[in-house]
Amino acid sequence: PEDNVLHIGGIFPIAGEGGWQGGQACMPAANLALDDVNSQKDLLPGFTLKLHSNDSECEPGLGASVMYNLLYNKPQKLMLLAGCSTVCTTVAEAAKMWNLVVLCYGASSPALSDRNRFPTLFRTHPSATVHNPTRIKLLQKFGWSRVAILQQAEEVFISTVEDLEARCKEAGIEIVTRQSFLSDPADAVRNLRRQDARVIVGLFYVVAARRVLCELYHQKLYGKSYVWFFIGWYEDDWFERNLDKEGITCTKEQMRQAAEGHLTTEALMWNQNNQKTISGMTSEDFRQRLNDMLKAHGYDIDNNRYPEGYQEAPLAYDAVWSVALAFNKTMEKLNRLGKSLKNFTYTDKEIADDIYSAINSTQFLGVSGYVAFSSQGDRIALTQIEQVVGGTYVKLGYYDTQSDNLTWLDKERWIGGKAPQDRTIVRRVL
Ligand SMILES: CC1(C)CO[C@@H](CC(=O)O)CN1
Repeated sequence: PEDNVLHIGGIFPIAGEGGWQGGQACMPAANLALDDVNSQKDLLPGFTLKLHSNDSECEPGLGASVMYNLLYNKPQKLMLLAGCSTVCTTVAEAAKMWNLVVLCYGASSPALSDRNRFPTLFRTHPSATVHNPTRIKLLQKFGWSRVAILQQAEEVFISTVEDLEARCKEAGIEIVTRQSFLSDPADAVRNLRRQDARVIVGLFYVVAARRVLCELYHQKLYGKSYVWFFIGWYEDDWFERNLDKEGITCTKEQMRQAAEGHLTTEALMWNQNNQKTISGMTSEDFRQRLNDMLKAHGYDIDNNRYPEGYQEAPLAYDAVWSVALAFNKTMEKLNRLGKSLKNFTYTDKEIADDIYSAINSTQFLGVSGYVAFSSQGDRIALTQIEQVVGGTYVKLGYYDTQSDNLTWLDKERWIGGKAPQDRTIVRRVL
């Protein structure tokens, strides 16, 4: 019967070109989670969770119209799932007017960490600033106290750099220069050379990263005297791909030379150990089930033809579990008051507050790792550090910001046999 269904809205970036079409893997992952939470008899006793979804194409305007259609068409929704930073910004800013919690599984923009603008937003996707404590930890580990920044002029990188600058100041690390570029990095790289930058943090999307790497090759800003920090969520062979298509003038060999030795940081999105998570699966069990589902959708997984958003699929799966666990807590509380989630309407601030506080205190081991939210609704996550050694990425370690615990595997290799210096050492001959 219709009356024992709990309805939620889902806005997924599927089609379209601009931005991140991660809904391609995240929507199937969310549907997997719906099957799983609905087969747990004790989770939403007497109720079934139902997801009503539509495609935002990662376009904020289309995302807004999808949201309005979800809200102005029966049945009444209890909360919204969304992906893409631009869409989450629009949806989360508006959703408070309908007293709806918004859970974003695919939004990395630091601007979303703002309880004034987004009072009901939670994210299972960590903010891009999650890399920064790890970068500071690595600078301190190798004794680098003089660092430069090269960034693409995009909102997500601008706000990430602001957070990084604040943390460098706190840690007594000098930022010798901060260079930014729109699409051609040549001048910015030249300025790095002029300032004798040796340890450089690079923040750009993968297409810009290929341009930067070829520029480093031409301007010789790579090799044993330099260390670069790049973002770790590009494809593993990103520096050898699309060179002709994107007009990169360097050969694969030159790109490999320029890339050798660079470090990367990224948020962990797949639980690393073989522990059974709240769903009873390990993250590898989840990977198998997701792969089977994606093959059934026509993706040639066995030949590495993955849909976009595969990396973030655990975040969407765990987002649905977060909702189910929060509803479970809310139902228990409402039952004690003789009320039900079924009574929720878009003007019911009390039940909205109950759902908010239930999700705010939700913590569990998910396939994406330990799920917990900060006071601003941000995902608390581990980060992973890698280095390109012999042309492929090698895991160097993991960092837990909360406990300031760096797990280091001693796998790093330096071209000159030891870590580069952060400045030119002038030796006075006495
Ligand atoms: C790690 C990445 C690729 C960062 O961008 C996210 C999309 C967005 O923030 O719009 C998805 N995950």
